[in-house]
Amino acid sequence: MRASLIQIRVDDSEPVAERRARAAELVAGQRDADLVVLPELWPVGAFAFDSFESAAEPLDGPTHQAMAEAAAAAGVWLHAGSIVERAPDGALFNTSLVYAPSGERAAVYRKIHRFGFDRGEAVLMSAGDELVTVPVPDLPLGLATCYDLRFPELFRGLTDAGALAFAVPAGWPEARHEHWTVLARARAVENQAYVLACGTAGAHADTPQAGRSLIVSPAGEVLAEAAGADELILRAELDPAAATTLRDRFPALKDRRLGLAAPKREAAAGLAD
Ligand SMILES: NC(=O)CCC(=O)C(=O)O
Repeated sequence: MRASLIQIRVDDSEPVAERRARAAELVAGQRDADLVVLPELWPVGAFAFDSFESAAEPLDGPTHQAMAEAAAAAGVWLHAGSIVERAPDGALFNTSLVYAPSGERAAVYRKIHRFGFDRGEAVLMSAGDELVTVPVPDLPLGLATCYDLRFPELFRGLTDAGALAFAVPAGWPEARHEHWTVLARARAVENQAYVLACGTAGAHADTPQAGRSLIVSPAGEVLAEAAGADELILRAELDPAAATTLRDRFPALKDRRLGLAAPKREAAAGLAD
């Protein structure tokens, strides 16, 4: 299975409609791939908080239309990154859209962990609360978005739901690029699953992006990695049997100890003294 990650450039000077058309063209050009991934919030920019309201669109809005057509034109599974979704009640979500090769929408994932603490996405967007996997043939795909990468329990939940690979679109800033790379590899190693981590190129809203998209094998090997934040397409060949073979040969997931008791109160108090 051939995967392509499109590390598209997002900058404030390019109108959203032009970037949407450019993204659709880049996807449509990936006819030799099986699975294509775009980054988080590429229509507007993950840090362009002031534009979230104006860029918000319904699930069936212009990005959906363009991406459904592009997936069908290329005949690929398409993780179209995420959009600022305006729900019918007016709430905003950071929503990922996934398409089957027919162009039919196969999944919607609303980012569960919002980034920003007391500002930005964390206050402007609502949080999703549903784990989502996509039945990509031979390689069930678990969905997560950017900051979600810091929450291993989400990925373990997706693993328990059958994921053999994770798609992680992101708008991860350059300032914390080392975390991005380490966390992507950690999620692959601990879950024995592929990680397809697609970052954003360029800089927007005064936030230089890390780029550095990477594709990690279930054994933690980096199969392909972008050197920086230039716009590019990163490709790798995935073996759909790799995760299950590794899980059979090195069955660490079976050694989990769930439901351990909390430390006794006296022991915890003793430690604090
Ligand atoms: N868009 C994001 O979720 C950014 C996450 C981030 O900057 C971090 O986790 O660090």
